[in-house]
Amino acid sequence: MKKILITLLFLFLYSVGSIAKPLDLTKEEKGFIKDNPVVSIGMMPDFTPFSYYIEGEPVGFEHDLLNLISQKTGLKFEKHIDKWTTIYNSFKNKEIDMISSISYKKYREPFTIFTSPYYNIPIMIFVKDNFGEYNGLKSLTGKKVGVLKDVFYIKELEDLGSMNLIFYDSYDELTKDLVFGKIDALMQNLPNINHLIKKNLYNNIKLASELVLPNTNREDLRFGIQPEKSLLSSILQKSLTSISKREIEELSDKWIGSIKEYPGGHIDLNDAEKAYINTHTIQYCINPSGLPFEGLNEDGEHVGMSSDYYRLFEQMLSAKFELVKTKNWNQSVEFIQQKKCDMLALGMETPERKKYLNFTSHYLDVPLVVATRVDVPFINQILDLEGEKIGIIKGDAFVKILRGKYPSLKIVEVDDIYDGLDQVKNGQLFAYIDTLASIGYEFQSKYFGELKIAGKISENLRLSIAVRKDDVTLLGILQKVVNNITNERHRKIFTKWIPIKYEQDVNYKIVWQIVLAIVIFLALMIYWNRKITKANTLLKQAQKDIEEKNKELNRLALTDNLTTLFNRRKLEELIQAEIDKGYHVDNSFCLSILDIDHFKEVNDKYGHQRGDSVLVEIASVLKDSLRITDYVGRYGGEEFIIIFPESSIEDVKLIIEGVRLKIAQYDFEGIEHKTASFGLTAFKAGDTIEAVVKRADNALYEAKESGRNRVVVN
Ligand SMILES: Nc1nc2c(ncn2[C@@H]2O[C@H](COP(=O)(O)OP(=O)(O)OP(=O)(O)O)[C@@H](O)[C@H]2O)c(=O)[nH]1
Repeated sequence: MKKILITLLFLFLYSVGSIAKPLDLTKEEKGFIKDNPVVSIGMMPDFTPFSYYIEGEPVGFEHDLLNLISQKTGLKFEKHIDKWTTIYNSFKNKEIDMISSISYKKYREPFTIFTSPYYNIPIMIFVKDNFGEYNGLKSLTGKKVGVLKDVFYIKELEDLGSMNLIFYDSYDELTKDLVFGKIDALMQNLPNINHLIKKNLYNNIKLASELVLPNTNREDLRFGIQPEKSLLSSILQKSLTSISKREIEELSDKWIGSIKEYPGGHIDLNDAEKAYINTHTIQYCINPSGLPFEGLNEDGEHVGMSSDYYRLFEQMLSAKFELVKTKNWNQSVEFIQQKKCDMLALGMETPERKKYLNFTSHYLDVPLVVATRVDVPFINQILDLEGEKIGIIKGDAFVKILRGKYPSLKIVEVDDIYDGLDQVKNGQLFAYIDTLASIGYEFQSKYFGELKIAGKISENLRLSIAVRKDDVTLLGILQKVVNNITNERHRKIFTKWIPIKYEQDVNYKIVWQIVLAIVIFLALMIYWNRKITKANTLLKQAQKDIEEKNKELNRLALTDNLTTLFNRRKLEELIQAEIDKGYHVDNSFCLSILDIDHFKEVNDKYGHQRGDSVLVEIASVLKDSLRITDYVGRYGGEEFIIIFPESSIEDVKLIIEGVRLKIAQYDFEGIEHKTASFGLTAFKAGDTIEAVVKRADNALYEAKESGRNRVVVN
């Protein structure tokens, strides 16, 4: 419980400390905001990370701070972004209401009201990572220490008199010289060096300590306000005071960050190599239009993956590299042949090039893809392109490789990637082959919806550092570099230049295409499945109907319409089946034919229809009087046949006698009693249908002849 209370108390005190204090403005101050909602402010364009540009947008700690103030007060800031001297003069000439990033100086008081500082920039001492232990300023005694010219703490440093101060014009040069070991330490403000380290991926310098001098304070950053605008200055001061510690910490975390120690990544060079590095500026050529691998930006500066690799080489070797500009890749290849440059950071090893270049082992392995118009089917293998015009950059190692390997391909050399892709777009070329990264990079801004990546070819582009053949020392140095570039470092450079946007644009496009294809495929499958299932159900139903119809047909084919007894055809089948059983004499089947006596009279007296109904009634008497195993059918007209399977003639005779009596006693409504005559016979070995029926018929004839209404056995 005690613990919980202490924790709650701690949280309470912490939150009190970090909660923003309310902004308590006077009536006059509120009136000022109402009358002057827009305030003009001078800010710097390159004061990283406080006020600078990212992709044309002004950003930084101070911009976010002004946003906070706007939220609290409702003031809007009209930003005049220009270099320090310009905004400082504008402020002094009262052309703008206020200025940011101003440090307190007594001489500025007549024309400035200062707010309290919103940031105090610490000055830091950085050393090379192999400096050894740093124990305060005495560790710098006799060492070369780089500082910016005219920096405000110079006097105090000079007064110490212990270190060898080297003066620089720019932060960039100062930092580079420490990285390359020209000086032992440097002093710089923290955010600035942090930015440079991050930008240049320097990894062989480390933070030693903050510079603390008795008479030098940290550089204070404040807002300066025109003295006539005292209400504005009090509003700003109140706003700054109301900003919580936590809000300021968040801003610092976002823009200034925490300094980290950068681990070294050094290479052991032998004396000859060290001498080479110290005496040479290494001249290099690039492909000026090969982004994201390498290229020149609008200002003609080297950018792309290889620019980061060169920076890394500089860092790892403490060597200086210098770009020799060329118009295109072809010219770069010519230049290195003419010894106008010493190396290419990204070159593919080919037998042709090996005549005048040495190559380190390869350190980049990138897939090659085929770009086509969107209406072209996907390409599974390079031979799908047979007979079609395919563009590849002139002088590219792949021109020779593909020509040698696939002579049937029509390879057309194009000037550069833009030429290649434009020709595909215009239909002059069927396809263009280049790396996935290069094509993807161009697809970000151009050709969207017009071109697509139609497939990958099995060959990969393997890139090494290519060095002039006569420069063996440089090759040895650079092979050591390649051996020492960590995967992490490769990954960092790769992910920096293969932008996420590209991943999204290209991969998502492909992913969406695949997803769409799958969805369409599944939809079609479902549609067809449903259709097939439906068709199957219908088919089954139809089959069932047919079966029933067939059964019905069968039944109809085998039964007599009027009496629903078996018909003659069925009777003959049944007789044959009995014959086929192969009865022995003592266990045979019997057959009887019966004929209604004087049936003609019924028709004549009562009509044919009544005759029919008499036939139906006699049929039902027959059915009712016989055993379940016996068969009865209408043989024709008023004649019926009864089959008695596995029966003796004696038994059957008794049954027939019973049937005869039943018929004779049957009351036909409206007409006199009727009788029937029966001929009966038993199966004899060798009997055919005709034979057995004939014998029964003869017996029937006898029955008729001998007076009717009787049973005669034959
Ligand atoms: N109503 C009706 N009469 C039928 C049918 N088939 C045959 N007949 C009649 O049955 C009669 C058979 O007559 P006959 O063979 O001369 O002999 P009968 O009158 O039965 O006299 P018997 O000599 O005793 O056979 C004929 O008049 C036929 O028209 C039938 O399906 N319906």
